[in-house]
Amino acid sequence: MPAEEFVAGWVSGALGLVLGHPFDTIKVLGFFKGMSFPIASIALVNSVLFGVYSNVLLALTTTPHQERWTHPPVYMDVFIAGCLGGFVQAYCLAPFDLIKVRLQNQTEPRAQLGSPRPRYRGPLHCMTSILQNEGPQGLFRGSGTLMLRDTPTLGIYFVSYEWLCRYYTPKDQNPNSATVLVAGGCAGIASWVTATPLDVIKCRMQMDGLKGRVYHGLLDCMVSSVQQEGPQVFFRGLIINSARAFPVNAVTFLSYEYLLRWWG
Ligand SMILES: C[N+](C)(C)CCCC[C@H](N)C(=O)O
Repeated sequence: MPAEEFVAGWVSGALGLVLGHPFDTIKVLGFFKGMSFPIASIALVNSVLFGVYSNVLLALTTTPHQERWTHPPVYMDVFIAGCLGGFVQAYCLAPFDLIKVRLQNQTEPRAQLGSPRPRYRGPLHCMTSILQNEGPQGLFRGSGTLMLRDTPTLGIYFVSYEWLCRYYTPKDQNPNSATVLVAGGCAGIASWVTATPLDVIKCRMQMDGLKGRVYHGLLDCMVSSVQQEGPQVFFRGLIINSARAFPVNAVTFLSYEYLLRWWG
């Protein structure tokens, strides 16, 4: 099984993430709050995504990575490989994403005299508190919604990337850097636009119980969110997600493609 894709996914995920983190935290201020934790975790998750995607595509088409642009796979195979990659990465991402969401929603000012101490002191403390108070399954709270969010939308991600690269590249050539950057950025936006409705619900499920409200599953969370805030609730964060998605995924795809070309 080719391992380069996993390593390239790892490095490119980390590079993309550094660029995207300020956008990710802008909602709660403190630009680089919690930076060290996602850098390690998302790099791992990205390597699973790109590793599973490339290897499934290889199994479906038997075209090695080096010949990908001269013998392009059909879009259906790209979509299936993307969905499978998204499915597997969702479960690797789940505990890390939960910790990130819990920490980013913790907006109390740090250690002011007389103010209550924040619930979590950092990622490790957040993880051990969840384990103690909610059990090991607590770390996977919201993982079903995360899987529903990521399976189809990562299929869309890879199909958009492939389609844009092919559209702007003459036949039998490798796409150039500008094409990879634009196609990667747009693929990120396409994926985030379609993922945003379930992203809103996923965050609420992950915060469930901590701030009072208790939902009876995904459907209940959707229905009561719409009842209380109207259908526009599903578009919360759409602009910021898209603004973040472009640079993050442009850099992710560029470094991924170049690392693989470099390794030959
Ligand atoms: C499927 N969903 C839209 C959620 C993510 C797709 C892009 C993945 C990338 N690591 C990023 O963070 O932008």
